[in-house]
Amino acid sequence: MKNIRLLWRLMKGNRILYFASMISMGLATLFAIVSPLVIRVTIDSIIGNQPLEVPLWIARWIDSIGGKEYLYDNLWIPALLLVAITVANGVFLYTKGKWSAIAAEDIAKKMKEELYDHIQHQPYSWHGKVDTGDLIQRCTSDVETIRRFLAVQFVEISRVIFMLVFSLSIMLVLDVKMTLISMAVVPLLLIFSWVFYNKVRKSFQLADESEARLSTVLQENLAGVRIVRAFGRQAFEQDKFKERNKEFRDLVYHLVVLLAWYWSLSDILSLLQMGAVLVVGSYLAGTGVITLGTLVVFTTYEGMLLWPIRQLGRILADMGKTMVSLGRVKEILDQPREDMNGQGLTPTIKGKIQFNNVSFSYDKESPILKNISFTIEKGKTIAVIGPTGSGKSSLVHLLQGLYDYDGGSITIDGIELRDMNKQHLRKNIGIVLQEPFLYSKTLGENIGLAKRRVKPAEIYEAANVASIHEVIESFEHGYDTPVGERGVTLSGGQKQRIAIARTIIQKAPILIFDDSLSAIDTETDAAIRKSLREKSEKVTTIIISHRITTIAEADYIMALDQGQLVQWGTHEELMKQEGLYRRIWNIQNQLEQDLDRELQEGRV
Ligand SMILES: Nc1ncnc2c1ncn2[C@@H]1O[C@H](COP(=O)(O)OP(=O)(O)OP(=O)(O)O)[C@@H](O)[C@H]1O
Repeated sequence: MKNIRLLWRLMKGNRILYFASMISMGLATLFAIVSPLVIRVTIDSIIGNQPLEVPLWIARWIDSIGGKEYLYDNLWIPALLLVAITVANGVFLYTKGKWSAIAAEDIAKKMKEELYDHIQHQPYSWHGKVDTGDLIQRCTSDVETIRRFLAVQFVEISRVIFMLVFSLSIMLVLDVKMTLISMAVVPLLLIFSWVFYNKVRKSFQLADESEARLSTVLQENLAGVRIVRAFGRQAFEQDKFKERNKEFRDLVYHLVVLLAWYWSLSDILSLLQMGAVLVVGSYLAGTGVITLGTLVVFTTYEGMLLWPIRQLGRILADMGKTMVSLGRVKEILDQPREDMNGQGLTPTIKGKIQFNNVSFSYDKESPILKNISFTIEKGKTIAVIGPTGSGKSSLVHLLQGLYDYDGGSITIDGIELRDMNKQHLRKNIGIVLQEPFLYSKTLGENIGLAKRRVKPAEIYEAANVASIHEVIESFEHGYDTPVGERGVTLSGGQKQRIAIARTIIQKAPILIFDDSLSAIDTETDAAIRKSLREKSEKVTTIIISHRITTIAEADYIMALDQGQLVQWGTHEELMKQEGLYRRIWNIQNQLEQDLDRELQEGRV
């Protein structure tokens, strides 16, 4: 029922078109129903000698042109009438198809837009949980299933209803006994299709879920192709794909078998029904109980009726599939949105950050950050150091408002983070990730991404600060060089520098480098930080890094270990203390000295 409500809502703006389409369907059915009646009158009353059984206005018209005899001499008139009726039927079938298709396309478009918009506004934590393959399937195949249903089958249901109402009322007037015989299997066919519909719904859902699993395997494999190659996992991945593919094939096969059973059994039922009408009808016509024309009407109606009733099974099956798809779409639309544009403060951010006794866990069970407290004054640079898994990135996630903290308080310029508008917050925090994502656009477009109406000069300046300008200029098409499949393949360090340039353009008062200088050599790293300091003195900067030379230059250093802040101070202060920082410094220094010695001795 909730799915139907969703469908009704989605149909908004197209309901009139659908209504018009149904009226067309009704008119087309009416014309289809009328043509056997014209044949009946022609056989029984014009060629035969039965009295004319037509509405008064038609009888008057026939009289005015010269009566039955005139029509007998001019049989082309009823023939032309039949052609005209068929043309009218065709015209209305056309408008029905056209209007329902336009409406369905529009609904599908709106649905995709709504889904896309909703996905864009989901919290980061939701994206971490969902399966990308499944999500893509919901936005493509499920929407397509709904579109197909709306374009074709939705209006077909009205055809069955119109057909039943029109033909039944005429048949009952013509002969009650024959009507009962003609309708004998109809309830059976309806029950049969209903049972089938329920059975098939589950199978369709299983097949859909299996298809989603298949696309996930494919998607993961393509996204992680380097890992697959590097670890020689091709055979394993192939087996996994084969297994999922087989599972999908088996489920579809099961569906096909079910469908084949349905169609053959309903074929048998329908043919038995047609046979019964022919046998009984011929006997009754032979004994003069019904006229030849009436027999023609019954056999034609039977053919017309059984087809849509059997189609009803198909429509119901598709309706089952559509309901499943609607449910899957609804699951996404029902997810509460992250309130990006809603309430929340939008202060001018200067950049003083305070953590006060902050604790956080992803699952509300195992704590990832424990009682973290520190203050970063506006414009200062702090470096975060700590073993892998110590919670460095999680700290940044909290600052960006991607997750909510469990306890304590985080403030920026004294304002609680929770009370701030998330979109505003993220606009004011520029972040560069370790593995930045570059779009399939040109290098220039990738850099200018974060700002509307960005000037080329700004792009060049940002690229200069990020020490990537010369590299870009060395490409044949410079800033117009596309990235990706048909463009350049950049090194990890070059990608990081493009991402740094992209973040600089944002001119945010807070900058975060989440291990994003890792693939850049020490000298370029130092050059970038130097120009950053010159360009953006007042920017509060947080640098997560494993490189001790980068960290040492920060105003303050924070050492995290197992979610706890274990050290805080300047390089000089921390070097005087026994602890994590000095240990890491010593190890990295020792390594560098060894390397220098080996270089001097010419061993490297
Ligand atoms: N989305 C998530 N859901 C659940 N747990 C997570 C999630 N992200 C990280 N974790 C867990 O939180 C802990 C801290 O991870 P985090 O990424 O913050 O560490 P890190 O110090 O940045 O590590 P690294 O230096 O390796 O990047 C880890 O134990 C990790 O397994």
